[in-house]
Amino acid sequence: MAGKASTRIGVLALQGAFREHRQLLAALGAEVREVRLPGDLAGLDGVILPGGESTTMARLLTEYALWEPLRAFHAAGGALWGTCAGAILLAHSVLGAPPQFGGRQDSLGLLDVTVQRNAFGRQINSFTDALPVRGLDTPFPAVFIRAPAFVKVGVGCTVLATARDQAVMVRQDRVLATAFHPELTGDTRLHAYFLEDVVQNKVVNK
Ligand SMILES: NC(=O)CC[C@H](N)C(=O)O
Repeated sequence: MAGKASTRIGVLALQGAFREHRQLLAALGAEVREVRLPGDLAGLDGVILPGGESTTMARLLTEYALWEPLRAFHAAGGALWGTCAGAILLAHSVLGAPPQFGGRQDSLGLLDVTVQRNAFGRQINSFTDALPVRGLDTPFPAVFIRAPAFVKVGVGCTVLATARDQAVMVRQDRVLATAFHPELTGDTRLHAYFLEDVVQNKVVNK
């Protein structure tokens, strides 16, 4: 397939589960680069913001001066995919920020959702679900680790999966967000979806 082998994807590598994303993207033939500095974004078609700890990642985005370059990357047509903590970073508003942050935390504001951190309760911090995802023939093995949920979804967003009555996968044009970790099971279907549909900005079938 033309384009696929030459698709250049960056994985934000400040903290969290970025190596697993690298491996799956490379297995699909994408050219992968770790992103730590604004200059690392040059020439990329898409960027993945991995899971980890969103408060720590937000602090590092400030330290490495990456907030505005990431917004500019999106404005210039770049695709973004946030997984778990990365999805929190993409949201317009974040609920459940720690009290020492005054209950609020910074986000990129590129996805018209309100995200609730740790939405699935303390007692069930982690679980795996055979998750039906729109567009996939069989359920996706989704790993939820202290996962957020998209509790308000704007009209421009399409919900692609729900778990326990909560939206857990949402797309708005070139921005994709999953509350779970799609990089931990070796299933490449969502990475393929990012490369083939989101990066190419193919329309979501309503
Ligand atoms: N697995 C994860 O990325 C967890 C996200 C974490 N609970 C946060 O709010 O940042």
